[in-house]
Amino acid sequence: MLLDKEGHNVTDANTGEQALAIVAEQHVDLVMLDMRLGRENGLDILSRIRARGDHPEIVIITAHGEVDEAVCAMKLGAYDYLVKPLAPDELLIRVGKILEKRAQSQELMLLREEAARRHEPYVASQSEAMREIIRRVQRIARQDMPVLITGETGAGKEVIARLIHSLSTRANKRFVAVNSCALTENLLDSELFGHVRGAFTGANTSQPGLFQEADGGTLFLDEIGDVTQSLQAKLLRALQEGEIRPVGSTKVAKVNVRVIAATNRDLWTLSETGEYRKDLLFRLGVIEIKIPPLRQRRDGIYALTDFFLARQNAKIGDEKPFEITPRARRKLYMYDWPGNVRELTSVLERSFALAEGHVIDAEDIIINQHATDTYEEPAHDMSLHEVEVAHIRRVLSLCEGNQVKASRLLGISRSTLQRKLKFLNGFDGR
Ligand SMILES: Nc1ncnc2c1ncn2[C@@H]1O[C@H](COP(=O)(O)OP(=O)(O)OP(=O)(O)O)[C@@H](O)[C@H]1O
Repeated sequence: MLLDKEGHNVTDANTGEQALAIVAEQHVDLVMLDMRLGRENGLDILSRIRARGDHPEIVIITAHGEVDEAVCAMKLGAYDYLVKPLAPDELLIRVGKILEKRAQSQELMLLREEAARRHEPYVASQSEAMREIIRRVQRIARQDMPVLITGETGAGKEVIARLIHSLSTRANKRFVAVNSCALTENLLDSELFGHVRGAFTGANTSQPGLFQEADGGTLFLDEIGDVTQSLQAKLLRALQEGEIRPVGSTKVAKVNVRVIAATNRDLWTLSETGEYRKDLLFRLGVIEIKIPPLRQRRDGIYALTDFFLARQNAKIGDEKPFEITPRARRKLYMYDWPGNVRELTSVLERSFALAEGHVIDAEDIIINQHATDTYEEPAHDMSLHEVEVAHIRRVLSLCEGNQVKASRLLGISRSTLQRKLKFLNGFDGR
């Protein structure tokens, strides 16, 4: 009644199911969620509301002495909590603040729609660190200068580079991405700057490079820390003079390209030891954006989980949507994610693929923590049979011994897996 009197449009729900139906049908900015809803658990309702792509903010209403539960709810993505009995003034002030903040985030929503319109990835930004990065991106996107994005592998450097491009004045021109360490020096040289006919064996025709392809637009150079000194010199020239020289050519060509470079190495330290050209670094790093690893912005783990969950649910259409239990979320939250967002996506994708129902619980979250360090290089060339044995063992241990999951991952039926296991146990006595 109080909120109604203040001019808010209030709808009430007596059960969690009712609340979910309202959130599904109407535009809701804020849910005030009581932790005790008859037999239903407020935390479950919270997770289910948060699983929606465009979910409302959630404030938990909790009884005195249940603050622990409220804190848990905050970890699951609730915005705030209020302890009963509610003081009218406090309620109004807090609700006012939340709605104000939500209005500000409309700006971010616009950004997201903008990205969708251009078929760019939406950047899930609910961690404070990511929000700050997006605010910076908004400020610098239209300044036509190079940008250096640093951060660990999988942290989202390319996502940010694409966002900068889509908000820049070059948005309707091309965004060309190149991974510098995937190519040898010579190939990278001709890939970037092009080559003329006869420049090297096999160069039967002249070929423009990626700088020319990106003319008018943005060139994203990933792993820029790994390029050789001679390429560094060429890059410097391209940045400084807007000029490139195709391999084998005596002439230079003008290009108008904004370079966004990314690295997971500390180029400033490398430049101290002379491994990296300082002048190039000064050019590239006028605007530097540092993306912290996921473990240093843990609040983002929930936001990204919700984002990928909503994306998965959108993909499956009318089927029963996936849910992720609070236990599973805690497991995701506790892990350190050395492979950052990329690792989180693949762990979630694996869980969606292997879960037996539509509810993902902690056991369905298989984190491949030891995969790399338990892999042993075989001492000899293995026979096909030995490869199969080793692979089945690996997948089984990845699935913590669960044969149903392992058989799905292996793409065979459970009975085939069991038959193979029988044979395999006989084969080496284990
Ligand atoms: N904020 C985010 N919102 C949505 N998806 C993200 C976000 N950050 C990263 N991703 C996803 O995580 C994966 C890795 O991101 P990206 O390729 O941008 O990382 P990177 O830092 O460029 O990695 P590398 O250094 O290995 O090239 C991609 O699938 C990307 O879509």
